[in-house]
Amino acid sequence: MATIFKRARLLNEQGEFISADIKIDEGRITHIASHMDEDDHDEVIHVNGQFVAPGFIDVHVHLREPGGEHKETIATGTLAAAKGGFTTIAAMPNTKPVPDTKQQMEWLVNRIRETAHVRVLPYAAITVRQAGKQLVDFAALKEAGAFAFTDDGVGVQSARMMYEAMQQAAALEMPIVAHCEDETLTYKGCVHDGAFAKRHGLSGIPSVCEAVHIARDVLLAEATGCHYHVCHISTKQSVRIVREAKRAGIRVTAEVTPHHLLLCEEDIPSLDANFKMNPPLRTKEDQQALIEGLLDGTIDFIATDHAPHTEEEKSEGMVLAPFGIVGLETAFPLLYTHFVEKGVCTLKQLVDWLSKKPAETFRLDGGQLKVGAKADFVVIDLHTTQVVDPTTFVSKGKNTPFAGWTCKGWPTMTVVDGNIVWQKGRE
Ligand SMILES: NC(=O)N[C@@H](CC(=O)O)C(=O)O
Ligand SMILES: [Zn+2]
Ligand SMILES: [Zn+2]
Repeated sequence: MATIFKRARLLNEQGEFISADIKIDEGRITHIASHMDEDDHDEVIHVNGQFVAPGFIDVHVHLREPGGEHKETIATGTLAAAKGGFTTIAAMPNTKPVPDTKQQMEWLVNRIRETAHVRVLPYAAITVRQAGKQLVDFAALKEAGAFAFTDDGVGVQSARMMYEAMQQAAALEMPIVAHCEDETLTYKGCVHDGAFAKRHGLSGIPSVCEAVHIARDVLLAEATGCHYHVCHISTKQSVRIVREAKRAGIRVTAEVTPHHLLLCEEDIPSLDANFKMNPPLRTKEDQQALIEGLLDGTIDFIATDHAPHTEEEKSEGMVLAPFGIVGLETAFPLLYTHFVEKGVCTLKQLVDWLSKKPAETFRLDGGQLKVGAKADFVVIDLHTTQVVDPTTFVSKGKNTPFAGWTCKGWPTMTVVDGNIVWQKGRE
């Protein structure tokens, strides 16, 4: 049986709104036209002029399962993804245990199949237990279903380890995705080494802690031909290095988070650990450089780095609380309201950074709303205003610095493979 989504508003290639009906059958989009007559046996869903975008793709999500189920599970994290309009997410490997063997990856793939509400691409670790000492079996993990390799949560400290990881990944045509943090330069900091740290007598993480890893790694990527992807880029020096590396023809890509685009250290109101994440919120100048880098294509797309922690853990204060904030349920409304509505970027750019661009970067089948594509999309109400309220999150993590922000652009329905996986009012 086919389903017709009636009276959708879509963006065309030029970024203009068009009205269309969307027909889907057996999980694929089979027809898009300005008006479609329905057969008696078609199911009809009225979208009533709401915006319909390709399902969002987030390649940086912490689902915490196995081992951290008190913070999040594959079920709760993927429901949060669906509620945020994400139809594909990639799961970070800093779990207990780490997916660093074929057996562990097979367990994870199976657990995803049984419990996930959206598509989940599992990352494998680069090093055994993410301990940085011994490389994983890259071929076996690819074979078992790994999407790419990363030690996110920690940086790969040894240049030799990273060099050999890139050689192996390149031979398998797999990307290396990097959390860039030189542990000799963290100074046990909990925030950026800047004005906020100074004012509160806290030790700070300097910008070079990130940038020196990126500088090292683009040279290793050049030497090995590996596709090297930078996680959660946060400093202006990092943006400059990526820009120059791209100019030199090196296969480097980068992502930036909504929080690094929308906030800087000046916005931290108090010693509230909901403003503590790794990398930390940097300076206004860094924030501006990230926006410019995204606009000029140096930074390829947006990823949330959804990192749920419990309220108990987050109430331990700025020094002791774990790093990380949630992001799946607020990414689009925040960026729509504060970037699109304020003219920083267009709706087409924002949608591309959340769908087409990550798909292109990682050669995924998806990220576009067109005939023949998988029926993965999100229906969004661009007009109704709602305040960010963590108590309404379906994620177990309520740790957001955006509580109380007023936004438009809330998803109302998310479709994966032609199936409604989340719908407003039917939670
Ligand atoms: N970003 C964070 O602050 N925390 C992440 C780890 C990470 O992404 O490096 C986490 O797992 O909690
Ligand atoms: Zn990280
Ligand atoms: Zn992360």
